[in-house]
Amino acid sequence: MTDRLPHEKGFHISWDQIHRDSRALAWRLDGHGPDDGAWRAVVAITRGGMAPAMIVARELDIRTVDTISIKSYNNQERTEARVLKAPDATIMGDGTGILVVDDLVDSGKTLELVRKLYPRAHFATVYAKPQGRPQVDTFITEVSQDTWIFFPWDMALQYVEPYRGKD
Ligand SMILES: O=P(O)(O)OC[C@H]1O[C@H](OP(=O)(O)OP(=O)(O)O)[C@H](O)[C@@H]1O
Ligand code: HPA
Ligand SMILES: [Mg+2]
Repeated sequence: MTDRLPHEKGFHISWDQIHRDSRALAWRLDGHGPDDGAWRAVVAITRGGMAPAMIVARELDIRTVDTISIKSYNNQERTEARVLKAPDATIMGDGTGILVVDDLVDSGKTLELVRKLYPRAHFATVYAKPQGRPQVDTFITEVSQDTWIFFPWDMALQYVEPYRGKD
């Protein structure tokens, strides 16, 4: 399987790690909304943005949460990004005071598409690769472009052979 990976490096994130990093993202965003510093709503980019968005909404006590469904990848292969489901138009407006959350920005194509729809929203991701950085307003950890990030929802605990194996 690993010989099929298009990237040299893998960055494996545990549930604990994404919880900590998403909390750090929330704390960084706290009080930085427009006007009084408050955010009107959190919008998760599905599916990867849903867990971080839930944690951000919980930390910042934001009860209005919606989703925008975008599909950009088939496994590790990038395809044309398209909107499968839009969020509530009355919540969104032009995006002012809306916190759009995703797990990561890679090429930036997903955020570019959402930005076109809601130019005044604030775009936050937990992880960022250099190519996508211009599309994200706030993020926590940067990884190199040739790193593939593995999220806990895509992994399972597995037995591994001891370093000193049978032969
Ligand atoms: O910056 P980009 O190159 O556009 O890539 C980043 C996007 O790709 C992944 O989503 P994906 O489309 O794989 O869907 P998923 O969240 O449902 O897994 C990831 O969760 C981001 O949303
Ligand atoms: O590095 C990545 N990991 C998981 N999903 C992704 N979608 C785009 N890039 C990535
Ligand atoms: Mg996604």
